[in-house]
Amino acid sequence: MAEVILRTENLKKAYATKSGKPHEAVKGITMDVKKGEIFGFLGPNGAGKSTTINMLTTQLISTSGDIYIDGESLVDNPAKARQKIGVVAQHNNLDRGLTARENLIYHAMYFGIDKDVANKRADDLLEKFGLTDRQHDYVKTYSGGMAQRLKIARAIMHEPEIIFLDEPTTGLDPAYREILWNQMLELNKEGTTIFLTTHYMEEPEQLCDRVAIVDKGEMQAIGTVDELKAMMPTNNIVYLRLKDMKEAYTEQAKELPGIDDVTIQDGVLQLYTSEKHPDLNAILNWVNELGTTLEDIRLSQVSLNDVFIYLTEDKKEMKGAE
Ligand SMILES: Nc1ncnc2c1ncn2[C@@H]1O[C@H](COP(=O)(O)OP(=O)(O)OP(=O)(O)O)[C@@H](O)[C@H]1O
Repeated sequence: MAEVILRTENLKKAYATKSGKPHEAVKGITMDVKKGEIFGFLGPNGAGKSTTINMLTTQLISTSGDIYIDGESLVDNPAKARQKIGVVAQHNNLDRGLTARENLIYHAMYFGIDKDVANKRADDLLEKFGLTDRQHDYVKTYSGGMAQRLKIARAIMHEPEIIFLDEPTTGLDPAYREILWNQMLELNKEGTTIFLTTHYMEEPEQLCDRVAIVDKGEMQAIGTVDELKAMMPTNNIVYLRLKDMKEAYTEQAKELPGIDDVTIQDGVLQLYTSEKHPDLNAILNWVNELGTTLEDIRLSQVSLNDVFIYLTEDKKEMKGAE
């Protein structure tokens, strides 16, 4: 069995509120992350991702439950846990009044790393992240992309076992997202476990060994992308964009041959079907009878994004329709 680098046991966080009734942001999350995995932690806005990642990285104290890093309780010994984890926060928390090199060296000093070793690592990381030429410039002169690279370099200066990335590619252009991902994959190949949150579903679909989907502070599902897809009632979805979309079309479309369920997402009708080759003619005939205009029709296999919608936003609607 693969070794576990991170374990949470019934992890909870309740924030104090003005009304006096605590707000339960995380309601008992239990999960294991294996050594060497790329693990995606996904959920809609307000699901409790940041609250969880802040507890996992010792930035926030949990209300109850425990976290184990490499078998040792983080709650009992946060300083020891910090040696094994690297953190890339969502916001730019670099020291803007220092140069890139100084940011790296001061980080290493905090972790008690020998000066010569720190200088050597800084040389290597600045080179690897394409920052050698600008290493003596103040971070306040850096572009967003350069700052993001430096944040990752800093997070791995003390050679952590696991690195936490909170939406690392948000706001980056697609070309730069790819570069960043290549760097993370290389890190992973060298043995570093990667734990990330992201809003882009195609990233975990392509790159994560396993993903967890959380909603309203609770774990909804955890597994490989294929395992999560297997939780869907069907394998294929026909997407229909009609002019003058009406709620009533949902019920009507459920009567079409081979259609198991129907939802509307962002004005697009989604017809769930287990058939590999659904009867598109029947669908087109039905649209004709409606007397409306077909603006777009597309058939595709269930994606991680569909699973995400099924397990979060649309769950009740689809369950109710069963
Ligand atoms: N400091 C706080 N005090 C009170 N409530 C908070 C605090 N921080 C977060 N919350 C609440 O806890 C819940 C979870 O928030 P959290 O930021 O963890 O979600 P998230 O999944 O990271 O969302 P997003 O994707 O929008 O960043 C939300 O309802 C939020 O309003």
